[in-house]
Amino acid sequence: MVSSGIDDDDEDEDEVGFASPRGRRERGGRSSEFSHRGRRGNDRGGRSSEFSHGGRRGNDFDDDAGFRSPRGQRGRGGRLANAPRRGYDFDNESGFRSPKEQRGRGRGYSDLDDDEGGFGSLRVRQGRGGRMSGMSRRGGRGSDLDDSEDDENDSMEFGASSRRHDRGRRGKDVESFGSRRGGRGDSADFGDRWPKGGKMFDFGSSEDDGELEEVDEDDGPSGFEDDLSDNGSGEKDLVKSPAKTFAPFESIKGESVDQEGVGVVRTKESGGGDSYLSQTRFDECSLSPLTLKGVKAAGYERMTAVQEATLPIILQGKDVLAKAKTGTGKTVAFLLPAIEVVSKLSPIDRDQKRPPISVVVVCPTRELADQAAAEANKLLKFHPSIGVQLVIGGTRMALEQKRMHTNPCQILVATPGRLKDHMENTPGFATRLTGVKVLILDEADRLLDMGFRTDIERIVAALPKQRQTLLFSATVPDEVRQVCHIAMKRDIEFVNTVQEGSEETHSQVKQTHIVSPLDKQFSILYGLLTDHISENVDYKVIVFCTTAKVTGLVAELLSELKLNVREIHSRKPQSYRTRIAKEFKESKGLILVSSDVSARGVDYPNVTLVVQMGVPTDREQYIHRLGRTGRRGNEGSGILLLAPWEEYFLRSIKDLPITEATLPLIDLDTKRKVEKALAHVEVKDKELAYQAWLGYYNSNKYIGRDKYQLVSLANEFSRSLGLNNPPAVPKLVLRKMGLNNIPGLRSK
Ligand SMILES: Nc1ncnc2c1ncn2[C@@H]1O[C@H](COP(=O)(O)OP(=O)(O)OP(=O)(O)O)[C@@H](O)[C@H]1O
Repeated sequence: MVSSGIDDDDEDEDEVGFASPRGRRERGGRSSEFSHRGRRGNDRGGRSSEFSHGGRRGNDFDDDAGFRSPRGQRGRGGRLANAPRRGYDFDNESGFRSPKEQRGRGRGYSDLDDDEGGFGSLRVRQGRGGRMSGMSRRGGRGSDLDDSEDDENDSMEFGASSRRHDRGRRGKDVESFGSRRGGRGDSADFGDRWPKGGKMFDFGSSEDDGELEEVDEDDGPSGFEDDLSDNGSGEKDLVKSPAKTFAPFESIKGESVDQEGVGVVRTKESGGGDSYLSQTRFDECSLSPLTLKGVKAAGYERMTAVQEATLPIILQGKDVLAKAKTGTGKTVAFLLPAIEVVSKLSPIDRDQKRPPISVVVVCPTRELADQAAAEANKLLKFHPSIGVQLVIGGTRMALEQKRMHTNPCQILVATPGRLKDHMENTPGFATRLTGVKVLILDEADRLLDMGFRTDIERIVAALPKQRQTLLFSATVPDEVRQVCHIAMKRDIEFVNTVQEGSEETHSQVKQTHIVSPLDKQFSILYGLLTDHISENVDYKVIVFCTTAKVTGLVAELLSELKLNVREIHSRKPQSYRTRIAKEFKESKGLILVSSDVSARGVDYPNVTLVVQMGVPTDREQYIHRLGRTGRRGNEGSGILLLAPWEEYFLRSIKDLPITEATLPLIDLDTKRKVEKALAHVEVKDKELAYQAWLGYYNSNKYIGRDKYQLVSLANEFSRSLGLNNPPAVPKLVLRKMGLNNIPGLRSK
């Protein structure tokens, strides 16, 4: 039984107007030229699209300043972002720290797990086909970031920063304006609330959710260093195949451990594609009959690669760090063995009215937590005495407390902030946590990122040391491996089902990027969408934007253009978000304009196209956003729309099969329509989007380092919105952004 815990107690929904009567959509006559790297030339009646690989690159930011690590950025923002809360000093001019330094810091955090000495070996397994692959060393790519959820505060928002946290509410860390991810440096997230006066300024980090204490996905600038340091040395290695599909994978404990003590295992080249399901059936493994019945009822017969690779190891009780591509069934992979643990507990533990909580699943966003709880519920169909409870921000705590009190709750699915809140404020809750046998961190790299790390450390500290810990994600940067000991034993199994030599994205998802000046981007977006709609009756598109306010603006614009649009971001009340997520899940013929609240984990079936407008916070975020399409082996496409000065980002994804398209031609009719629609967008929304935009790029280490240039680009953005003058920004906000006295900005 699952309690969703999502109530309708949120504030009013300020939905951006959908479907205004204005802005009739007229097609025809538009001629755009897209030639997909020569791969595909569209020639659809009346409209011809041709994409070609342009080679043009004008990266203003690609200078010798090099690629700093996100931490470096944070450092810059040090004044703005208040890192002390995490005990980190990110103010490092050089930005990029050596792994050693990082490790050093990481160790500082390891005290939660101090019963295990040193960095034990990291066993690495290759999931699929038994090849054990190590991590492809992508060196210090910045971790990816999240946002903090929190929309319950209708504060001023200056850019979406999804990583806000509500410290003020509990009277701690009130002064914290730092982004939760101290380390990332990209998004200057100034916290959720002002220490005084209760206003919350969101300075434009990418996401937006600022909910009380939790944080969702959000963005930060890309962390390139890694890619650069990922020299593709192509270290290959000895990986042994499992004897039989379901046999435990051989590990190579201790092999190829790097000087930092973190296992670095190299893999042999292997072919292999992207097949979604393995040959192994669930009934071939040692799941209990009731769990198997649940699996069958859920419609699952054969295992996916990650399920096949991890299940036997997890059932042995080992700590596992698992990496598998997006949409390949990681949720079931960690839930099934967790359910087995609960079902094997003695009846006294299992059946008493308020048994201890045995499994805690932590997810970075509310939507994801909701989804994981729903999946658990499905799988528990034939385990009536095992209950799942969901605790997430944006809902009434009292209701959650009541549900946990009156209903079985052996499995708890939570977002970090709300979980912490219950630990601190729900009587008896901490005691119930002492029964935890399994801790699961979904989107583990996100949760171990600086934005969430303190919360995770506190949560881990409240759990018994004798437990099993499972970390899952589609992306596992080296940094995460280096800090995974925060939550895990030193001796863990790393299961990597992303084959060495294959990309972290799905081969059946076609990826292109378009580089265009800002003043053309709305027209290009409109053209891309109308093209896609005309080609796909059952289209289902997600357009990712950099911040919540920009998301709102784009949704409003597309609605004016008479497209069928919904929007979702952290500035929306949870009840609204839940409703929109459900609608999008079930619908066809719909465009979801989203901040990074939808970037990770959310399983919207049959998404046909993902558009990313503006630079993602980092490589991981790009991969996760793209992963909303091409799930379960389906096909899909992804388009990244960048301004010329954002092209630097392409270097961080240069190993992915993304091709460049030339700038599509925009016909006069489209241009006029978009201009007309823009004229109907509320000026207030444009002003807020401008501020958010400024905040987001200000905290981007590449773009934000030259404030004069930043202001000039922001004003370009303002013009692209049809504004004659850049909007005035509150003085306090400018000061917090470190932008006071920069010529070209107007203050109020
Ligand atoms: N064995 C299976 N057979 C068929 N479908 C499955 C199986 N396991 C999971 N699925 C389905 O695959 C879809 C994707 O699963 P899930 O959302 O867990 O992917 P994921 O790997 O966690 O993705 P992401 O990295 O984006 O979080 C879901 O709709 C789920 O129901």
